[in-house]
Amino acid sequence: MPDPILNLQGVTKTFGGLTAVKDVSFSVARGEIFGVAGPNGSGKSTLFNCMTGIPFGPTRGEIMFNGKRIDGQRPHAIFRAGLARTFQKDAEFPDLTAWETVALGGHYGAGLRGSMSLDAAEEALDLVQFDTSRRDMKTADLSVYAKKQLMIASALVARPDILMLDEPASGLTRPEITALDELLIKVNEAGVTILIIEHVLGLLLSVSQRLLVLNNGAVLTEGEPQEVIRDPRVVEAYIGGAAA
Ligand SMILES: Nc1ncnc2c1ncn2[C@@H]1O[C@H](COP(=O)(O)OP(=O)(O)OP(=O)(O)O)[C@@H](O)[C@H]1O
Repeated sequence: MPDPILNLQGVTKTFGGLTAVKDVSFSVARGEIFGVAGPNGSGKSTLFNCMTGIPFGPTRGEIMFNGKRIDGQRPHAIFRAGLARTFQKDAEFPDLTAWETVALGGHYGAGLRGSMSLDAAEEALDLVQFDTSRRDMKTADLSVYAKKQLMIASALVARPDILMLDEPASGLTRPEITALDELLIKVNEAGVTILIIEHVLGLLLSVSQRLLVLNNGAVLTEGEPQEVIRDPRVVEAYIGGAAA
């Protein structure tokens, strides 16, 4: 792949005697939506952790982002370089308004000061189509879907080149998943490369242009999503995982 935005070579993460991510290598093209699948415990979140440095980098391997090596860099440096992520659990500040939550991310996370942080917050909330009449509501009073929008906006406030989403559809209803699908396409069309971990296969297959499947920490296969998902080894990994 010429000029990938992200390139991983031999990324490995061990916890004592457990190898959670094993010698993982892949590239992500600028502007694509790249899906990451795999059964529970296959290493997906650990892989995201290694890339963002939150809370740790890889034990071994090399991660190149925008042509620069980022493994071993501090999480805030990686974030400010343009690689932002969301987490499985919504990190909300219940007493802050939606607007304040995103502006705070701009101030502390992205290092934006004064009106720059406010402008970036507005831009991020607009990009996730966050209802303008709810921007002054306290985070605790927002719907599950609005909290998801807020989580994505808080990552987008740094105007990242790559947005990494860890199971964004969890807890959403079917119509909300459809709305999220449309939202991700809009964010991508605005020029943001997306990496997405998702157990809701309908969403993952709908948005991803390529799909990587992990099993027991290693890459099982990678390619065109509809082909990958029919691969007997992928079916077996999921059935084996479900049976375990
Ligand atoms: N901080 C940690 N310390 C020890 N083991 C860990 C740590 N984080 C993850 N693991 C282990 O690494 C393996 C991979 O976990 P990980 O959470 O990355 O899987 P996953 O594919 O994201 O799973 P899920 O789909 O359930 O979120 C698991 O065996 C897990 O218990």
